[in-house]
Formats: sequence, structure tokens, C-alpha cells
Amino acid sequence: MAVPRERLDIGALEIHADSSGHEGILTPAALGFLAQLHRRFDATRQQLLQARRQRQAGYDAGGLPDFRADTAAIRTSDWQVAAIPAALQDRRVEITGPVERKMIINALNSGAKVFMADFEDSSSPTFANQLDGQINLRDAVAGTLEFQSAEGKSYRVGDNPAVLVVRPRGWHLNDKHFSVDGEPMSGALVDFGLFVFHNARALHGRQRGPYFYLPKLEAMEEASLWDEVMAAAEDDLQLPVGTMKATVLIETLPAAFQMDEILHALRGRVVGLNCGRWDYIFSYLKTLRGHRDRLLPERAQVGMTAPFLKAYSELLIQTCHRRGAFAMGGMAAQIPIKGDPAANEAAMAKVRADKLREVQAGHDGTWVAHPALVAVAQEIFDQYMPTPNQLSMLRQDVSVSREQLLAAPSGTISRAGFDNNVEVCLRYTAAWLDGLGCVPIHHLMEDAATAEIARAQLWQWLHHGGLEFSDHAPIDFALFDQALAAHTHLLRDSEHPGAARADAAAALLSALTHADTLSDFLTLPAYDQLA
Ligand SMILES: CC(=O)SCCNC(=O)CCNC(=O)[C@H](O)C(C)(C)COP(=O)(O)OP(=O)(O)OC[C@H]1O[C@@H](n2cnc3c(N)ncnc32)[C@H](O)[C@@H]1OP(=O)(O)O
Ligand SMILES: O=CC(=O)O
Ligand SMILES: [Mg+2]
Repeated sequence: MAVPRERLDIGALEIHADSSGHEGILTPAALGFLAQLHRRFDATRQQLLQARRQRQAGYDAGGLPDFRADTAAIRTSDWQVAAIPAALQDRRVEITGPVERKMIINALNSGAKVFMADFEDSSSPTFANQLDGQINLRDAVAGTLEFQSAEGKSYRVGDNPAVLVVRPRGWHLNDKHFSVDGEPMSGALVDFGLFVFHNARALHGRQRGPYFYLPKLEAMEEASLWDEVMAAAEDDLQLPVGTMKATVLIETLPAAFQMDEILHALRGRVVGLNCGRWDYIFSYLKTLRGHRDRLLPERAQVGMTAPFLKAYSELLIQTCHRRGAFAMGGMAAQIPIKGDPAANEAAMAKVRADKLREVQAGHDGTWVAHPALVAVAQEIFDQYMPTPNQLSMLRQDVSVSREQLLAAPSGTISRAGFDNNVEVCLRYTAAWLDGLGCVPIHHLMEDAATAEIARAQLWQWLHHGGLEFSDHAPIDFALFDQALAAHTHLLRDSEHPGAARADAAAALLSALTHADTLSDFLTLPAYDQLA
């Protein structure tokens, strides 16, 4: 629930960082806008985070997520989301990437229909990364974005760039560099507030937004908060109600039970839902962390054809299309492999298979992590989706039960899978602490969501006790400590991103893995250490 609007007052907003170079973004008016967002909406955010903790306590005590009784009427009644703008009618391939200057230009020029500029899973939220990202996006919107590489290559945005969609941080993250009345600000409100303050009117004038991807929601009330925030911002910026559009990632297990409710909460501005598969797997692990009968096999065995993931994606398609919203697919983790044509072809074949599954299931578009994958995904969608979208595929054949969404697939845990989880989590955390939010490891894209899977699996396998590898050797903490020490040594002496942070990352991963409770997010304790 919003508190009444107050006079613009930035007296109480403080910036705890050296903001030189960012004055054009951190103008007094922009800071006043942020302060106002905080005062109106942060109390509600805190209540919603408390509600998450209460629900998790219920799951830890043996409860399981379920469809809500109090919202049954939303699920059973007939209603549709608002009309989808022309610029978002065809979203067959969307490229995602961090808000780094060169990458933004490459993404806008990639041939993808949409570019999701990511302040979230693929960003390490240093003050410089987030604020430089705002400068880069402001320049992109103004049409002045250019870049000159150290090697002398010039970059500029070409004709017909991808449509820009921005993903702010989730509700759980504070931004320690901004406080209002002595309280830290929400990272989500900082990212959203600065972006709309500087760009909303220009984008609206061109009928190109502003458009958002909303991450990690767990309940319809969290979607309602975004709706209120956007409505208030539209009012302040004198834009028509519903100008700001949202696509919501369904990437938590609790949210899978509230897809209709989330669409309904945002029905005046929602454009679709997206299968954020990596965070969804992480959320399954975290939500059911206390349930020994629902442990997952090693992450290489948990693909989208696993029954619980197939059920979730089909329910998403059915729910979206019934309401006139797009059902977006997700990210295959494979990226191009240079210098090994056979390995590259095998990786591309996996991407093609994933996109084929998505388009045939009824998804209206998909994500790719790298410019070289745009054509790969587009070829499949062009062949199987000759229309701009497939809203008319209602998937009335689908019937998904609570049990199907919750059923753990069978599988095994190998020594290699255990070791890979240690390596990936260590290397990713080290890179993140060094300011890099997305890295290639063994030819796969690894970001905050994929690293969380590795971390949560290690914790579960070790804390439930008595588990064995496929060769029947016991899984125990001594093995974890040995693997962590070995990988820390290797990373320290390597040229991998984050090598200089190997020890800090190892200490964090060790503490999180040995702790009695699975920490809600890796990025919360890691953020305390981020320079
Ligand atoms: C779970 C989720 O949330 S998924 C969404 C979040 N994750 C992402 O967005 C992943 C984004 N992808 C990336 O960050 C990168 O592709 C990585 C880290 C996986 C691999 O990066 P690299 O090893 O640097 O890739 P590579 O060397 O092949 O890059 C080749 C070129 O493509 C560019 N490029 C690579 N990925 C992207 C991208 N996603 N967007 C724009 N440009 C890109 C590089 O900048 C480079 O440009 P240049 O030739 O002009 O110098
Ligand atoms: O954000 C996407 C995901 O898969 O997580
Ligand atoms: Mg995610």
C-alpha cells in the first residue's frame, strides 16, 4: 500500500560513494524522484520480504507450495491483459546482457528483436557498474551511444536496433550506496527510478517504452507493488497510465502457483511471462531445502525436459495465452566455442534442440546469451512460428497439477558433478566480487542464477547427510573442503576473471556451505564485500 505523496525533498537522500563522473545521472531532480519512490514504497517492500520469510518458515516446517484458495476467483474468471504495443508484438529472439557500453551496442545491433539490458543476474552491482549502465542506457535512448575499444575498433548503434527492455534488480537487494532518511534504498527502485526519470518520456515519444523485465517475484502482492510503483512514476512523469510495460519472470517456485494472479495484478501493463529456468531451479532447491524427498540430481541432469520443468513451462504457456499475454522461453546456457568446430557444433545443436522444444510447445519467443546465437534461435522460430507470435495456441490439452510442479526428477550425483558445482560457484563468486556478473566457464554461460544452483545443491547434498555418489562413495564435508581448497589454488594461479578474489570467494563459499541454514541469496552476503 503506497503512503501519501510528499513534497520533493532530497535533503534526506545520501549517496555513499564517489559519484564524480555520474553527475549527469544523479541530478537533484533525479535524486528527489528516488527519495520519493523510497518514501512511498519501501515500507511495503519490507512487509513483502517479511511475508517471504514467513512462507519459507512454513516450507521449512514441512509445508509445500500450493495454489491459493483466496484467489481462486482470479484463476477461474475470464479476463484479459491490456493490448500489447506494436513494438513488442514480435519478440521471437531476445538477447540479454549486462549494461556494459560495448555489449549494449553489440546487443542492439545483434539482429534480435529485443535487447534485455540486465542490471540483475548478469551484473555485479558495484556503484560504477550500475551507474555507468545508466549512462550507457541514457546514451542509447538519446541515440548517442558510441564506444572505441583499446584496440581502436569503433562501435555505434546501427539502423533498426533491438527494442530495449530493462531488468532492474529484485526486491530483496538493497543498494548500499543510496540511503533515504538513514535507510538503505531498494536496488530495484534505484535501477528503475533512474532509468525512467531520464528516459521514460523520450521512449514514450517514440512508442518504444519504457519496457521492463521484472525478476524473482514470489507472490502477486509483489507484482502489485511494481504496478503501484509504475503508476506513481507515470503520474510524476506525466505519462498516460499503463505506458510502462512489464514482462514478469516466473523464476521462483512459489510464483509458479500464482501465474494468473501475477498477470492479474499487472493486467493494465503486463505483456507476458518468461520461464526464467535457472532461478526457477534455484528456487525449487531453496524453497524445498528442508525436504529430503525432493533433492535434485546434479545440475547437468536437470534440463527443461525434466517433468517438473516441462509442467511449469506448459502451465506458463497455457496461462499466458488464455489471458492474451506472451509466453517467453528462456536461456540455454551454451555459448559459441571458439577454435573447436566439432564442440561448437555440438553446443549449437543443444541450443537448437532447446529452441525447437520451446517453439513447438507454444512459446512466443526465446532468449539468447550471445550475438552469435541470434541467428541460430531465429532460424528455428522463423521456421515453426511464421506469425509474429502464437497467442492463438491455447494449449487446452495441458493440465498441470500441484504434484507435477513439485515432483523431483530421478537422477544421480557424480563426483564430477559435485566438483563442477564447487568450481563454478567459486569462480563465479570470485568474478562477481571483482565486478563481473557473467562469465563463461567450461563453455557455458554462468551468472548469479546458475551459480546459485551450484551453491544450493552443495548445501543440500552435504546437510541432508548420508548421501552417496553414483559410485556409492559417501558425500561429506571433508570432500567439499578438499575440492574447494584445490579449486581455490587453481583459480589463484590462473588468468580467469576474479583470480585475485579467489581467497575471499572461497571463504564466503565455505561459510555459506557449512552454515546450518541455506542462505536466501549468495549475492546478499557477497554484496557486503563488494567494493
Ligand atoms: C539466467 C539468466 O539470467 S540469463 C540472462 C543473464 N545472462 C546474460 O545476459 C548472459 C550475457 N552473455 C555474456 O555476458 C557473454 O556472452 C558471456 C560472458 C557468456 C561470454 O562472453 P565472452 O566470452 O566475452 O564472449 P565472446 O568473446 O565470444 O564475445 C564475442 C563478442 O560478442 C560480444 N558479446 C558476447 N555476449 C554478448 C551479449 N550477451 N550481448 C552483447 N554482446 C555480447 C562480446 O562483447 C564480443 O564483442 P567484440 O567482438 O565486439 O569484442
Ligand atoms: O533470469 C533468468 C533465469 O533463468 O534465472
Ligand atoms: Mg533469473
